Amino acid sequence: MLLKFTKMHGLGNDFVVLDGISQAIQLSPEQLKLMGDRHFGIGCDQILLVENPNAADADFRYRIFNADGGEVQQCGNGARCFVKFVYDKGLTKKTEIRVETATGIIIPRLESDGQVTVNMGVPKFGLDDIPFVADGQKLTYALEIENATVDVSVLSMGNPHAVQVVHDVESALVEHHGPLIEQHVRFPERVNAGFMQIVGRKQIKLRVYERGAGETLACGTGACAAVVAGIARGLLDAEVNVTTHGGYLMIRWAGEGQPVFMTGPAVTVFEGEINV
Ligand SMILES: N[C@@H](CCC[C@H](N)C(=O)O)C(=O)O
Repeated sequence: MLLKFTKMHGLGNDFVVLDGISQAIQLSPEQLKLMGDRHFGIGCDQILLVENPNAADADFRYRIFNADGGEVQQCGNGARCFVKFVYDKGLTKKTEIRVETATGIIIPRLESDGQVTVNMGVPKFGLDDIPFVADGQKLTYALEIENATVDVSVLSMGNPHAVQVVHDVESALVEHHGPLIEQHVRFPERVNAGFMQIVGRKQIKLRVYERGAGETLACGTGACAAVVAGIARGLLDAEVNVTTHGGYLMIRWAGEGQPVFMTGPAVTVFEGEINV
């Protein structure tokens, strides 16, 4: 099957974006994995599929696959690329769209300066929402990994996140502890592991070991989750600059029951065709 694709990125978190409206797309996990492979395929952290929506109140359906071929619920950097893709391809004339994901509607908006703001929905802390195994809901949980115990905030931005505060993000044990947290038995659907350094009440530095992709240059939902966790713990203000290895994002959250807003760039790199 010959497929047209667009290579995009948000802060170096890179995507293969497929238009599933103009072309019929049915891909097995093996084909998706091959596309994501940086040596034998195109190479990316996630594959994003644009489809017609099922819900009457949505403009598009957004499906997300990690580089390991698994389908997941949400991708923040991808959401910014999604609205740029459908607008640039002429699939819509709207600059603000309603997008159906596996865990609800998100609303990305193209700004006049080329940045994209996304209403990422309301974060959830319920153990079943994540899912996470614990005796009861708390602000932080002690998680045992190998010979260490780390305190993590656990929440869902549509997808699951475990965020810990570290003294220095550069020396944090991301490569070693990341996979142990990602696959910890208390996360039945695995988890994205965030390592957040608090620089001040309005700025954090963040690295994320992503479920199904490993450490990425940036993670949009990870940035939302880290800021929400920091605000919930009284460590951060309502608007925070998140510095990642790929650049920075602005995250806003007004507190419990409110949606999270993320602002950052979306970049098209090149167009191509692949036989899968
Ligand atoms: N890079 C993304 C998150 C992609 C999905 C994640 N790895 C998961 O498995 O939940 C982002 O920008 O949010």
